[in-house]
Amino acid sequence: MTSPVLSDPEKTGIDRIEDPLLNKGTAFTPEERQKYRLLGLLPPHIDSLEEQVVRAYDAFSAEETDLDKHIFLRELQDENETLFYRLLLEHVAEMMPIVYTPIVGKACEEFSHIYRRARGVFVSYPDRELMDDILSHVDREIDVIVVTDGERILGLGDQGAGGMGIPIGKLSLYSLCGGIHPARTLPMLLDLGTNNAERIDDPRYIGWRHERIKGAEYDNFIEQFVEAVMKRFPNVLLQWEDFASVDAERILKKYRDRLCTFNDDIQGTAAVTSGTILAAIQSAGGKLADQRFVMLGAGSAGVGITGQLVGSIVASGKSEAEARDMFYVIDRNGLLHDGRTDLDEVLMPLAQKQANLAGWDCDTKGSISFADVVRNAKPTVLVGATGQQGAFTEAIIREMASHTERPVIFPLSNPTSHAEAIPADLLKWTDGKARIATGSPFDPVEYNGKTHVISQCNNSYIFPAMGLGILAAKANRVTDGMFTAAAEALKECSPALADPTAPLLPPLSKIRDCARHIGIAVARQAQQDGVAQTTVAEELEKRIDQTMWTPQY
Ligand SMILES: O=C([O-])CC(=O)C(=O)O
Ligand SMILES: [Mg+2]
Repeated sequence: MTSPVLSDPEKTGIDRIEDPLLNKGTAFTPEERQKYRLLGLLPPHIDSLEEQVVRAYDAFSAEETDLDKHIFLRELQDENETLFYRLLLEHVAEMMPIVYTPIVGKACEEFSHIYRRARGVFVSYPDRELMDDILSHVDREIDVIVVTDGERILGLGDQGAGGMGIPIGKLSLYSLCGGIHPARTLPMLLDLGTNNAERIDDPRYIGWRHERIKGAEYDNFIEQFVEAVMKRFPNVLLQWEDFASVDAERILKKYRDRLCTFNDDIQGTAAVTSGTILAAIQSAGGKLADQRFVMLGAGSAGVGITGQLVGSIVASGKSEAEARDMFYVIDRNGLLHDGRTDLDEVLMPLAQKQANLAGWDCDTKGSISFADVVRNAKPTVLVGATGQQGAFTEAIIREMASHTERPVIFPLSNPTSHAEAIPADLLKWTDGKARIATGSPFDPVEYNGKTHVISQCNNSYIFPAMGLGILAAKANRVTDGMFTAAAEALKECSPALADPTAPLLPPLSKIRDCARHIGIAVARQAQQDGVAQTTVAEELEKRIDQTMWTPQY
């Protein structure tokens, strides 16, 4: 597509070189060097983009640690976005874990130490009355904002203003995987303080040194923020990322009918997980309606995944009550059931009926433990979204495998150090039978002479594609149906449907094709749900292709 870059097209001299959206570095042609007054400001040799990619890759490879590699890529992004994205595109499997999960987690923890240059917008609590001013400093039109308050960064908890690494990383994937032009994206950090003592006590901390603002003041701040965003960018897609789960749920409920918005940790995680589970079940010849699901963890991810799967089961013909009976959701106090008095309105619908538990043989008194649930419910699908390393123990996994031929096991917590189990152990404990997908990337595992490629069941398969579909359809709301369509379309991309021994998800090198396929399904659903401003179905594929940007000069 033609570039929608809104930076001044007539910028000249060093200003042009210093604008990462306009800079071509050594690839400026002789004519451009004349036209933009660049003569002498660049070395005489003129590179092609391909040559620049080779040089950048050499420099990337020379960096020793993954964090250094992350810093290198972030600096390149701030110098020359076209080159940055072209390099990522050519080395996607190697570089995605560096710009995104899991290394972006380290980058958030270290954000105040590795800070180099401004990117995105910070709104801090003391500046809350100045939000309109702050947003007026963005000199371009924006299609997608990713915003966090930094309170629950991946499985790493409160990182305060260092959480900015996440919106930056997520939006890089919008451009890399979904082809959204980088000039049209805006990372934002709402700085409401931090309760992370290590950050506050760090003399280098770049955020507001204050304990977190909560309660009505927090909600008022969010309201002011949403109003300011809607005023400055009325058609923007606003993605909420890595908020504490209670806030995430409340905010989503409050705003989803007011603007075009979704929460990635609830809805994106839910769609990618259910799409991958659907692929695992179908590739093993099973039926969705015959499964029993155990969800370990009842935070935003556990709640969202359960809701999404219930939706798919209902769509396949069961009643909602029948569908809910198939789920056993566990939080830190054990199985959620309707005899518990500590469940809020979000968790109560996920509670099992005590009547269904009659005859269960439990080791624990009072609460019903994870081990009790697995022994009695005999799950066919086990999902971990706890943030707790090692929560899937050998005994529990062996128990599960003794009841089911193809156990589907997804340790989703990230970064890598927080995974509920590592794939090599899961294959060992299930005698190679487990169908595994993880939240963070893992290397392939050799087991009994067979290589198992481990799919990364990560939101990155969904959110860039959602953005693409939403922009192409000019949707003004994000419906549940659009996520169900995304999950179904992701399933259709699974290599395992044609070959049951193949990985559950397409390789990262195919993620753009997959995003295109999902984007079309999402856009079509937006039209069906009456939230799209475009109505001609035949035009959608064309619009998707026009929306997808490819990094080239
Ligand atoms: O970023 C990821 O890899 C997935 C995600 O949204 C989270 O864990 O919060
Ligand atoms: Mg997240």
